[in-house]
Amino acid sequence: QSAQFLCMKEKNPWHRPVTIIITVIGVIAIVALVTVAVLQNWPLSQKYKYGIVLDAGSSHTALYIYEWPAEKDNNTGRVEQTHSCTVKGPGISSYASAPQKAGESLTECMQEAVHRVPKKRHHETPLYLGATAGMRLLNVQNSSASNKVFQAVDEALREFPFAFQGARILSGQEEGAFGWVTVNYLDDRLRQGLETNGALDLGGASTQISFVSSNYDGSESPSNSVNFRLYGNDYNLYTHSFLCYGKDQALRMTLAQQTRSGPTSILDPCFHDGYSETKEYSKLYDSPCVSDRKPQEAPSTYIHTGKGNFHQCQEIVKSVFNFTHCQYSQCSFNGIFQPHLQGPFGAFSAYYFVMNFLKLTNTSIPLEQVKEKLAHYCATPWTQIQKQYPNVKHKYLAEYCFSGTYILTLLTEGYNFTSESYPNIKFIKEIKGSDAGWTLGYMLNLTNMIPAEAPDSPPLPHAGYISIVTVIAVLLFVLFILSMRPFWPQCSKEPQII
Ligand SMILES: O=c1[nH]cnc2c1ncn2[C@@H]1O[C@H](COP(=O)(O)OP(=O)(O)O)[C@@H](O)[C@H]1O
Ligand SMILES: [Ca+2]
Repeated sequence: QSAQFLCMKEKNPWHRPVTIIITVIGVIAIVALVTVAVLQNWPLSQKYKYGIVLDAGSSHTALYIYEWPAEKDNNTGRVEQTHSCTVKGPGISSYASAPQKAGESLTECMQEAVHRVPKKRHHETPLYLGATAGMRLLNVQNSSASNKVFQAVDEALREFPFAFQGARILSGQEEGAFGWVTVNYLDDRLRQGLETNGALDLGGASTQISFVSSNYDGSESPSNSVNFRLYGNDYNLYTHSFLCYGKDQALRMTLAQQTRSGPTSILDPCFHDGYSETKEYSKLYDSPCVSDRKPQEAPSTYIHTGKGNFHQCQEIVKSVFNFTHCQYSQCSFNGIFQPHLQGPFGAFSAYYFVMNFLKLTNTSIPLEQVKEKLAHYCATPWTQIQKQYPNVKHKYLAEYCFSGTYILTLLTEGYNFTSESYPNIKFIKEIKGSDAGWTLGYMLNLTNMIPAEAPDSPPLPHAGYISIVTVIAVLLFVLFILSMRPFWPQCSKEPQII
């Protein structure tokens, strides 16, 4: 005789056709529910849109390609820089005497853009060119030449398959304000309504300062005020662009200062000891920033020699700022109103290039120590500097002592940063992979990509929505299994003797 489980002899209720059909339908329903939940938004977010901005600066032109998820362009979608290209040669304002070449210079980077942007998106991809202080100066100096440059650039850009939206000069106000928008957009400060960062942009021909100050409502010096309503928050921005105070034009001004009497040589404390180069008067004074100071009588050239002295250099740099008159409650320089500095600042473009080269981007180093380090660098003989940096472009290398001195002087004497507020500055090149600069803010504005009001967002984020649907589906399944309990096999614990 053998012991057996009686129930093993009964027919398994799971094998009843009704149960099988109900189970299969239940499982299919659950799988379908979860699949629909997952796929609801997914396929759309995989597609991207593109925008291209050309930054026609005074020293060079750069092309930026931006990308964002196709169905989110009006609210929360993040716009990111996916590619940048530096145009070979000088800025477009340097082609005043051969405008055609300004257009031609852009083709290489434009062809790169044609390959980078998916072909089916070409026709809907907006393309902008914004020119800054180099073209502002050319426009002052010779407006017909600047028009010809724009015409040539226009014609060249129309040849490409993108939706060309035109080439124009940005006002200094726009340049400053869009730089501020870029920095705060990339830091995700606007959408979240967080306190904003100020923006400091140093170019070759102009420099911009933009920040929100709680004691500035735009009533004092309204020309420095820009109002934005972004994601439901109002911003009253102070911004100013100083034409001629980019580092290349500022250098010209210090050289003009030193060649007032038309000498055959100058001993410049902003250049290294041992540096010596013959330069032309006509080239030095060929800019509206200095043209009115050209000496009456001067030889055609002067010998530019260095003596590497930071403190003397700083004195010369200070002399290009005018602190004598201010018709407002307070001024930065040249009689320009500036409210009290407030909040953290991001300093980019040439601020970053120069301070990064000098290894001075760490602003937690006390300002006094930064000055000492720079003084030591300036005092290093030119032969030693050249040996130490054989691969650095000659023009940049020769000018870093001046550029560093100019930056510290502009920040402290010009904008009134102190040893206490200096650590509020961060020298940055990019934020989360996108370059800091006016281009992104410019495109976001022209494509209406930052809404004035906070977008209505679904109550749950996508991931939360999927999780909840999945949990409910699993619960339903468990409930279903439990509800089948009457049909479960009933076994008696005790083996029965048959
Ligand atoms: O690697 C570098 N080292 C030093 N300076 C640089 C470097 N790259 C760019 N720059 C400088 O940054 C500045 C960029 O100015 P930009 O061409 O944007 O003029 P803009 O904004 O006044 O129109 C120029 O003075 C240029 O020489
Ligand atoms: Ca610039």
